[in-house]
Amino acid sequence: MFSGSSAGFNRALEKATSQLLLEPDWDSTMQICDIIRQGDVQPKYAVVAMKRKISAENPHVEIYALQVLESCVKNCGSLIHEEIATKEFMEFLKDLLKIRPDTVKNKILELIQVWSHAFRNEPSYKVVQDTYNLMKLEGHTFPTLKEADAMFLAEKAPEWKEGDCCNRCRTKFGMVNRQHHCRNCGEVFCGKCSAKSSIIPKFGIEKEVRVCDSCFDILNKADAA
Ligand SMILES: O=P(O)(O)O[C@@H]1[C@H](O)[C@H](OP(=O)(O)O)[C@@H](O)[C@H](O)[C@H]1O
Repeated sequence: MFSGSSAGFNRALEKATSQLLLEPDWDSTMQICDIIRQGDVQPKYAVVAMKRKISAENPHVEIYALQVLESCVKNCGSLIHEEIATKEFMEFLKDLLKIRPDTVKNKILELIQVWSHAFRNEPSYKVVQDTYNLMKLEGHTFPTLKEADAMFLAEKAPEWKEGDCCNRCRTKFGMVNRQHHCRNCGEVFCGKCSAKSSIIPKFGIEKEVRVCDSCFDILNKADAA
């Protein structure tokens, strides 16, 4: 059931973590987030594949893989949170800290710190905060929280809602009238009511993604004024 889409996921992950990249491949990164959110690939499968890249023994590949994981945590909600907020995953990252170069170490410390703050009110993800506190006691020095991450701590991408008709014009979905999701509000829309796209800086989405008409107006009201 996931075979076709896991091929798409694997292709996008290869592109987003290529050692030839000179900067993040946001298109492939956002494609990975979409594939996960649409349920086209199991979150567990996705995280195992990202773990392989994070421990690829090539610092460039590892940094890009950590950035892909960072985007998935920001944009795929509990699907991914449940996979990384575990003792096993935290131990995986801590073990990497011991053997990886500073660039990779600093990215890992940055992520554990951001996630610890982001999950501060989520009891089921307490292991992240416990790991962060333990590492501070062990003497790890964490980087200062980046502005963008501080924004992320306030705003998390909404879970995608389900529905049998467009949230805006109420037309029913079917073989012809396909459903789509707005990446800003997470609601479900027909193609006509979600034909526009926009970046969503508060979710760390730096490339244009599908949004509904009303979210487009909200996100771009400064330009519209
Ligand atoms: O076209 P379909 O086979 O119905 O698949 C839909 C597309 O993948 C939509 O992606 P999009 O929002 O990027 O269009 C997604 O939002 C829907 O949940 C899926 O049902």
